Amino acid sequence: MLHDITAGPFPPGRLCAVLGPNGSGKSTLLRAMGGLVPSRGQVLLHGQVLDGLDLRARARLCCTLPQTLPEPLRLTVLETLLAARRVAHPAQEDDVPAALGWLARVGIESLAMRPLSELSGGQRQLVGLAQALSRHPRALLLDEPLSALDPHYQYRVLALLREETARSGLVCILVLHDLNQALNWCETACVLHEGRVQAFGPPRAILTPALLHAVYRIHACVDTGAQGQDFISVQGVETLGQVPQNV
Ligand SMILES: Nc1ncnc2c1ncn2[C@@H]1O[C@H](COP(=O)(O)OP(=O)(O)OP(=O)(O)O)[C@@H](O)[C@H]1O
Repeated sequence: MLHDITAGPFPPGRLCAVLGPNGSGKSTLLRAMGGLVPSRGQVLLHGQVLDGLDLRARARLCCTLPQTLPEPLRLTVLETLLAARRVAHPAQEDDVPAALGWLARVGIESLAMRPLSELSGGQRQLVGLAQALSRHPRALLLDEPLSALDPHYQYRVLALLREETARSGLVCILVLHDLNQALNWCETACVLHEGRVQAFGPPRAILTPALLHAVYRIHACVDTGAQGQDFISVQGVETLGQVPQNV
Protein backbone atom coordinates (compact mmCIF):
# COMPACT_ATOMS: atom_id res chain seq x y z
CA MET A 1 0.00 0.00 0.00
CA LEU A 2 1.09 3.66 0.15
CA HIS A 3 2.80 5.49 3.04
CA ASP A 4 1.82 9.17 3.41
CA ILE A 5 3.02 10.10 -0.03
CA THR A 6 2.81 13.33 -1.99
CA ALA A 7 2.86 12.74 -5.74
CA GLY A 8 2.80 15.52 -8.27
CA PRO A 9 2.11 18.00 -9.59
CA PHE A 10 1.54 16.11 -12.83
CA PRO A 11 1.61 18.83 -15.52
CA PRO A 12 -1.39 19.09 -17.88
CA GLY A 13 -0.77 18.82 -21.60
CA ARG A 14 2.12 16.38 -21.29
CA LEU A 15 2.32 12.61 -20.74
CA CYS A 16 3.35 11.60 -17.22
CA ALA A 17 4.55 8.16 -16.15
CA VAL A 18 4.16 6.28 -12.89
CA LEU A 19 7.03 3.80 -12.63
CA GLY A 20 8.20 1.25 -10.09
CA PRO A 21 8.67 -2.48 -9.55
CA ASN A 22 5.89 -5.00 -9.08
CA GLY A 23 3.98 -4.35 -5.89
CA SER A 24 5.42 -0.84 -5.37
CA GLY A 25 1.98 0.79 -5.27
CA LYS A 26 1.43 2.13 -8.79
CA SER A 27 -2.11 0.77 -9.25
CA THR A 28 -3.00 1.73 -5.68
CA LEU A 29 -1.86 5.31 -6.35
CA LEU A 30 -3.95 5.48 -9.53
CA ARG A 31 -7.00 4.02 -7.79
CA ALA A 32 -6.61 6.49 -4.92
CA MET A 33 -6.36 9.40 -7.37
CA GLY A 34 -9.46 8.12 -9.17
CA GLY A 35 -11.41 7.78 -5.91
CA LEU A 36 -11.76 4.02 -6.36
CA VAL A 37 -10.16 3.10 -3.01
CA PRO A 38 -10.49 4.96 0.29
CA SER A 39 -7.55 7.19 1.17
CA ARG A 40 -6.92 9.83 3.81
CA GLY A 41 -5.27 12.28 1.46
CA GLN A 42 -6.47 14.92 -0.92
CA VAL A 43 -6.54 14.81 -4.71
CA LEU A 44 -6.47 18.16 -6.52
CA LEU A 45 -7.23 18.61 -10.22
CA HIS A 46 -6.55 22.12 -11.57
CA GLY A 47 -6.90 23.34 -7.96
CA GLN A 48 -10.28 21.62 -7.42
CA VAL A 49 -10.51 19.12 -4.55
CA LEU A 50 -11.95 15.88 -5.96
CA ASP A 51 -12.47 14.15 -2.62
CA GLY A 52 -16.09 14.35 -1.54
CA LEU A 53 -17.50 14.64 -5.07
CA ASP A 54 -20.10 12.01 -5.87
CA LEU A 55 -18.85 9.18 -8.07
CA ARG A 56 -20.54 10.42 -11.26
CA ALA A 57 -19.16 13.95 -10.88
CA ARG A 58 -15.72 12.56 -10.18
CA ALA A 59 -15.95 10.16 -13.14
CA ARG A 60 -16.81 13.08 -15.41
CA LEU A 61 -13.57 14.84 -14.44
CA CYS A 62 -11.28 11.89 -13.95
CA CYS A 63 -11.37 8.62 -15.90
CA THR A 64 -9.44 5.59 -14.58
CA LEU A 65 -8.69 2.70 -16.93
CA PRO A 66 -7.84 -0.34 -14.78
CA GLN A 67 -5.05 -2.80 -15.47
CA THR A 68 -7.49 -5.71 -15.54
CA LEU A 69 -10.52 -5.02 -17.65
CA PRO A 70 -13.87 -6.32 -16.40
CA GLU A 71 -15.37 -9.43 -17.94
CA PRO A 72 -16.78 -8.46 -21.34
CA LEU A 73 -20.48 -7.66 -21.41
CA ARG A 74 -22.75 -9.02 -24.10
CA LEU A 75 -22.51 -5.73 -26.00
CA THR A 76 -20.88 -4.71 -29.24
CA VAL A 77 -17.81 -2.51 -29.18
CA LEU A 78 -19.84 0.50 -30.31
CA GLU A 79 -22.46 -0.11 -27.61
CA THR A 80 -19.80 -0.25 -24.90
CA LEU A 81 -18.45 3.13 -26.01
CA LEU A 82 -21.90 4.68 -25.91
CA ALA A 83 -22.60 3.10 -22.50
CA ALA A 84 -19.31 4.36 -21.03
CA ARG A 85 -20.03 7.90 -22.16
CA ARG A 86 -23.55 7.72 -20.68
CA VAL A 87 -22.09 6.95 -17.23
CA ALA A 88 -20.25 10.27 -17.15
CA HIS A 89 -22.70 12.34 -19.22
CA PRO A 90 -26.20 10.89 -18.68
CA ALA A 91 -27.99 13.98 -19.97
CA GLN A 92 -26.30 13.92 -23.36
CA GLU A 93 -27.66 12.15 -26.45
CA ASP A 94 -25.73 9.18 -27.77
CA ASP A 95 -23.25 10.42 -30.37
CA VAL A 96 -22.62 7.47 -32.70
CA PRO A 97 -20.42 9.36 -35.22
CA ALA A 98 -18.20 10.60 -32.38
CA ALA A 99 -17.88 7.07 -30.94
CA LEU A 100 -17.01 5.68 -34.39
CA GLY A 101 -14.49 8.52 -34.74
CA TRP A 102 -12.73 7.45 -31.54
CA LEU A 103 -12.61 3.83 -32.71
CA ALA A 104 -11.04 5.03 -35.97
CA ARG A 105 -8.45 7.13 -34.16
CA VAL A 106 -7.43 4.17 -32.02
CA GLY A 107 -7.39 2.05 -35.20
CA ILE A 108 -10.19 -0.41 -34.49
CA GLU A 109 -13.16 0.96 -36.46
CA SER A 110 -13.53 -2.44 -38.16
CA LEU A 111 -14.43 -3.93 -34.75
CA ALA A 112 -17.39 -1.59 -34.08
CA MET A 113 -20.13 -4.20 -34.53
CA ARG A 114 -18.24 -7.13 -32.99
CA PRO A 115 -19.32 -8.41 -29.56
CA LEU A 116 -16.78 -7.39 -26.93
CA SER A 117 -16.73 -10.97 -25.65
CA GLU A 118 -15.20 -12.17 -28.98
CA LEU A 119 -12.20 -9.83 -28.90
CA SER A 120 -8.60 -10.62 -28.05
CA GLY A 121 -6.94 -9.14 -24.96
CA GLY A 122 -5.14 -6.45 -26.97
CA GLN A 123 -8.29 -5.55 -28.90
CA ARG A 124 -10.20 -5.17 -25.63
CA GLN A 125 -7.45 -2.95 -24.26
CA LEU A 126 -7.84 -0.71 -27.33
CA VAL A 127 -11.61 -0.57 -26.77
CA GLY A 128 -10.93 0.52 -23.17
CA LEU A 129 -8.70 3.33 -24.41
CA ALA A 130 -11.28 4.48 -26.96
CA GLN A 131 -13.93 4.45 -24.20
CA ALA A 132 -11.75 6.51 -21.88
CA LEU A 133 -10.88 9.10 -24.54
CA SER A 134 -14.49 9.35 -25.75
CA ARG A 135 -15.58 10.53 -22.29
CA HIS A 136 -13.47 13.71 -22.56
CA PRO A 137 -12.27 13.71 -18.95
CA ARG A 138 -9.90 16.37 -17.64
CA ALA A 139 -7.63 13.67 -16.18
CA LEU A 140 -6.92 10.26 -17.66
CA LEU A 141 -5.38 7.63 -15.36
CA LEU A 142 -4.21 4.63 -17.37
CA ASP A 143 -2.92 1.53 -15.60
CA GLU A 144 -0.48 -0.28 -17.94
CA PRO A 145 -2.48 0.74 -21.03
CA LEU A 146 0.05 -0.80 -23.45
CA SER A 147 0.60 -4.15 -21.73
CA ALA A 148 -1.32 -6.26 -24.28
CA LEU A 149 -0.52 -4.23 -27.40
CA ASP A 150 1.80 -5.10 -30.29
CA PRO A 151 4.50 -2.56 -31.29
CA HIS A 152 2.28 -0.91 -33.93
CA TYR A 153 -0.49 -0.21 -31.46
CA GLN A 154 1.89 0.74 -28.63
CA TYR A 155 3.37 3.46 -30.82
CA ARG A 156 -0.01 4.48 -32.22
CA VAL A 157 -1.60 4.79 -28.76
CA LEU A 158 1.34 6.75 -27.35
CA ALA A 159 1.20 9.16 -30.31
CA LEU A 160 -2.58 9.56 -29.94
CA LEU A 161 -2.33 10.14 -26.20
CA ARG A 162 0.44 12.69 -26.67
CA GLU A 163 -1.58 14.54 -29.32
CA GLU A 164 -4.84 14.54 -27.32
CA THR A 165 -3.09 15.50 -24.10
CA ALA A 166 -1.38 18.48 -25.72
CA ARG A 167 -4.51 19.54 -27.63
CA SER A 168 -6.91 19.49 -24.70
CA GLY A 169 -4.62 20.26 -21.75
CA LEU A 170 -5.45 16.86 -20.29
CA VAL A 171 -3.66 15.48 -17.25
CA CYS A 172 -2.60 12.05 -18.58
CA ILE A 173 -0.86 9.63 -16.22
CA LEU A 174 0.28 6.21 -17.43
CA VAL A 175 1.60 3.34 -15.35
CA LEU A 176 4.47 1.91 -17.39
CA HIS A 177 6.97 -0.90 -16.96
CA ASP A 178 8.89 -0.03 -20.12
CA LEU A 179 11.41 2.60 -19.01
CA ASN A 180 12.30 3.37 -22.63
CA GLN A 181 8.72 4.50 -23.25
CA ALA A 182 8.90 6.73 -20.19
CA LEU A 183 12.20 8.21 -21.39
CA ASN A 184 11.02 8.96 -24.90
CA TRP A 185 7.37 9.86 -24.44
CA CYS A 186 6.87 11.27 -20.96
CA GLU A 187 7.74 14.71 -19.64
CA THR A 188 7.50 13.72 -15.99
CA ALA A 189 7.85 10.47 -14.09
CA CYS A 190 6.96 9.48 -10.55
CA VAL A 191 8.98 6.47 -9.38
CA LEU A 192 7.44 4.45 -6.56
CA HIS A 193 9.31 2.02 -4.38
CA GLU A 194 7.76 0.09 -1.49
CA GLY A 195 4.78 2.43 -1.32
CA ARG A 196 6.84 5.62 -1.28
CA VAL A 197 7.83 8.18 -3.92
CA GLN A 198 11.50 7.51 -4.64
CA ALA A 199 11.90 10.20 -7.32
CA PHE A 200 9.79 12.68 -9.27
CA GLY A 201 10.83 14.71 -12.30
CA PRO A 202 11.95 14.42 -15.93
CA PRO A 203 12.71 10.73 -16.64
CA ARG A 204 16.14 11.50 -18.18
CA ALA A 205 17.18 13.32 -15.00
CA ILE A 206 15.83 10.92 -12.37
CA LEU A 207 16.59 7.49 -13.89
CA THR A 208 20.16 7.51 -12.62
CA PRO A 209 22.24 4.34 -12.20
CA ALA A 210 21.84 4.68 -8.42
CA LEU A 211 18.06 4.91 -8.65
CA LEU A 212 17.81 2.04 -11.16
CA HIS A 213 19.82 -0.12 -8.79
CA ALA A 214 17.97 0.92 -5.64
CA VAL A 215 14.52 0.49 -7.16
CA TYR A 216 14.82 -2.19 -9.85
CA ARG A 217 17.95 -4.04 -8.66
CA ILE A 218 19.57 -3.68 -12.09
CA HIS A 219 22.98 -2.34 -13.01
CA ALA A 220 21.98 0.07 -15.77
CA CYS A 221 22.22 3.58 -17.12
CA VAL A 222 20.49 5.78 -19.67
CA ASP A 223 22.24 5.82 -23.04
CA THR A 224 21.50 7.72 -26.23
CA GLY A 225 21.20 5.93 -29.58
CA ALA A 226 22.30 7.07 -33.03
CA GLN A 227 18.88 8.55 -33.78
CA GLY A 228 18.99 10.59 -30.56
CA GLN A 229 16.53 8.41 -28.67
CA ASP A 230 17.28 7.55 -25.04
CA PHE A 231 17.31 3.95 -23.90
CA ILE A 232 18.13 1.96 -20.80
CA SER A 233 21.34 -0.01 -21.16
CA VAL A 234 21.41 -2.90 -18.70
CA GLN A 235 24.76 -4.37 -17.72
CA GLY A 236 23.49 -6.84 -15.17
CA VAL A 237 20.75 -7.88 -12.82
CA GLU A 238 21.46 -8.25 -9.13
CA THR A 239 20.29 -11.84 -8.76
CA LEU A 240 21.26 -13.17 -12.21
CA GLY A 241 24.76 -11.82 -12.76
CA GLN A 242 25.74 -10.14 -16.01
CA VAL A 243 23.33 -9.69 -18.89
CA PRO A 244 25.26 -9.50 -22.16
CA GLN A 245 22.94 -7.51 -24.38
CA ASN A 246 21.34 -4.08 -24.10
CA VAL A 247 17.58 -3.86 -23.74
N1 LIG B 1 -6.90 -5.20 -2.23
C1 LIG B 1 -5.72 -5.29 -1.62
N2 LIG B 1 -5.63 -5.73 -0.35
C2 LIG B 1 -4.45 -5.82 0.29
N3 LIG B 1 -3.27 -5.50 -0.28
C3 LIG B 1 -3.30 -5.05 -1.55
C4 LIG B 1 -4.51 -4.93 -2.29
N4 LIG B 1 -4.21 -4.47 -3.52
C5 LIG B 1 -2.88 -4.32 -3.54
N5 LIG B 1 -2.33 -4.67 -2.37
C6 LIG B 1 -0.91 -4.64 -2.01
O1 LIG B 1 -0.44 -3.31 -2.16
C7 LIG B 1 0.86 -3.32 -2.73
C8 LIG B 1 0.84 -2.46 -3.98
O2 LIG B 1 0.02 -3.09 -4.96
P1 LIG B 1 -0.21 -2.42 -6.38
O3 LIG B 1 -1.20 -3.27 -7.11
O4 LIG B 1 -0.53 -0.99 -6.20
O5 LIG B 1 1.24 -2.58 -7.01
P2 LIG B 1 1.78 -2.22 -8.47
O6 LIG B 1 2.95 -1.33 -8.30
O7 LIG B 1 0.67 -1.71 -9.32
O8 LIG B 1 2.28 -3.64 -8.96
P3 LIG B 1 2.33 -4.36 -10.41
O9 LIG B 1 3.42 -3.70 -11.18
O10 LIG B 1 2.68 -5.76 -10.06
O11 LIG B 1 0.99 -4.23 -11.07
C9 LIG B 1 1.22 -4.79 -2.99
O12 LIG B 1 2.06 -5.22 -1.96
C10 LIG B 1 -0.09 -5.50 -2.96
O13 LIG B 1 0.08 -6.81 -2.49
